[in-house]
Amino acid sequence: MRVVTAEQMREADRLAIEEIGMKEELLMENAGRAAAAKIIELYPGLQYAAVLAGKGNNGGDGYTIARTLESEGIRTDVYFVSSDGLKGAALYHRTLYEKSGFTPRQFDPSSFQADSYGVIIDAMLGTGIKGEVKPPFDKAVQVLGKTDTPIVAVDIPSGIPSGEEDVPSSAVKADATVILESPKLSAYLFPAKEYYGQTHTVSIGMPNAVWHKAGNEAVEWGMTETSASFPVRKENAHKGRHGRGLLIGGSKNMAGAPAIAALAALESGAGLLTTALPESLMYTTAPLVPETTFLRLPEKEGELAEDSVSSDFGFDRYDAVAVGPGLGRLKEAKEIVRRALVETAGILILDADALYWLPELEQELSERTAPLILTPHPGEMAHLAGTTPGEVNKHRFSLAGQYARKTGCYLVLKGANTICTTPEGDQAVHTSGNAGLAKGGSGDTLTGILLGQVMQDEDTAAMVNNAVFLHGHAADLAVEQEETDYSLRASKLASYVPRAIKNVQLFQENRRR
Ligand SMILES: NC(=O)C1=CN([C@@H]2O[C@H](COP(=O)(O)OP(=O)(O)OC[C@H]3O[C@@H](n4cnc5c(N)ncnc54)[C@H](O)[C@@H]3O)[C@@H](O)[C@H]2O)[C@@H](O)CC1
Ligand SMILES: [K+]
Repeated sequence: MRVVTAEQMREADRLAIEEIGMKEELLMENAGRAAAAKIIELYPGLQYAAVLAGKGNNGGDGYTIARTLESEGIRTDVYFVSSDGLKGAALYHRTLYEKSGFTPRQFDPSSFQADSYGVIIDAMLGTGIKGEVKPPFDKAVQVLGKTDTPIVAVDIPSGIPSGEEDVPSSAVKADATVILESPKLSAYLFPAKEYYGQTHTVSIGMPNAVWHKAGNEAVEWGMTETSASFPVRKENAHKGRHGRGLLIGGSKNMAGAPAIAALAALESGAGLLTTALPESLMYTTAPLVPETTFLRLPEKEGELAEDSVSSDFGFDRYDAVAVGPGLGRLKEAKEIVRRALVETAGILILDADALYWLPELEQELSERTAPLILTPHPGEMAHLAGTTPGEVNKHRFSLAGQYARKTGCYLVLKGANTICTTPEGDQAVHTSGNAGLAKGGSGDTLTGILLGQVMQDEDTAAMVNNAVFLHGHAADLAVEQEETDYSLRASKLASYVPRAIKNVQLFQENRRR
């Protein structure tokens, strides 16, 4: 699904109107009808609704929704918060509403009876908002903040910006938002996302052709996208053909991390996996992951010894290499990361402590030509980009885009709604996963899944996104089944990866039928 900026949405509207000849009134009719149908679906017994309408096109949608609800037998009052300068399609639809026998009323904060309605529809401000909510809309936002009546926002909760701009001090907090045509970036950014409530995207009949010119900022990557690119394993599969992987990590205080990642790699399709870790960790890892072979690294009391850095890793013999889970920050680790960057001929994944060293390995980073995947959480991203985690979270799309293009890496910016960016700057945002993933070790599982997945097909961008989807979907399945978002441990998460893959394959089969 396409994710857009307000400008791209406006451009799509313009192209649909000017080049294809769709009337703006028609788009608004489609928008209002689709939104009304969704509201009826969400609130099946609805009898009495209110629409709060603004003076732009979002308000225009409101009049269309009211007329449609009325024709479905749902009594609907329209309150215009402002109608100064109402024009174009919005004026047309208000007139249509009036000529259909209804009378909109002026919104009055002191007399509005929010509790008498089954649903309040927020059609005050859409993608045209700029800055803090100004009078008279501020009062209406306050009134909506006090009611228990469910609020459904049209396109975007009033006050919330479409992109990475600051969320104003007050905005409508919706129970649900019916997004028109394509989600805007803020639907995936905190704190804006919390204002949307449940989101439902409806088509307004925008012709596909306009998107070639209008472009899109990102796509939302879910089950549909994953199953479309998920490779079918050949019947004559041989373990060597499905990829050889090398995993490097582990230290005495993070002794379990390589096992978690190794399990996930094997369950995600790695054919042959070698795990390189400080020697003594082999004895605890082998019983947990009997299928991996080992490269035992010289150690001193459970930590990498000085001569570990000259080990024969054979970086050029693997289809993919992952460095990081539980690696620690000794200077030996830095040298291993440096060698991995220079010597890995296949795909290299750097995670966790391996990322810590990257700012000191700028030259190796810039000279690397084979694919590189980085998987920072916001704190690690801040370290990489020389900023703060707060700034990272505010500008997740733009910052990830800049960094990936600058360094030529595939960037997996973790956190709620993980964003994957290709070296060309193409972005995909994910909504699978839940709070159960906010636990130590879940990043190790992701690294393992990535390692297992990227060797399955040459389309690295798709494989990276599929891995992120499988990770989130596994967490969702775990929580649906015997786990909760409190209890989910990373090693358990790995055991749900097979079920996640099975779901993708079932989805694929159903689509083929
Ligand atoms: N062809 C189109 O353009 C379509 C647009 N659609 C709807 O149109 C919306 C965008 O419409 P508009 O661009 O007219 O903009 P909006 O309807 O979002 O709001 C614009 C109005 O809000 C005022 N405003 C801006 N910032 C404000 C603030 N901080 N406080 C108070 N008032 C403020 C502006 O002066 C302007 O009058 C979309 O979100 C969607 O709901 C849909 O009807 C589908 C078709
Ligand atoms: K709105």
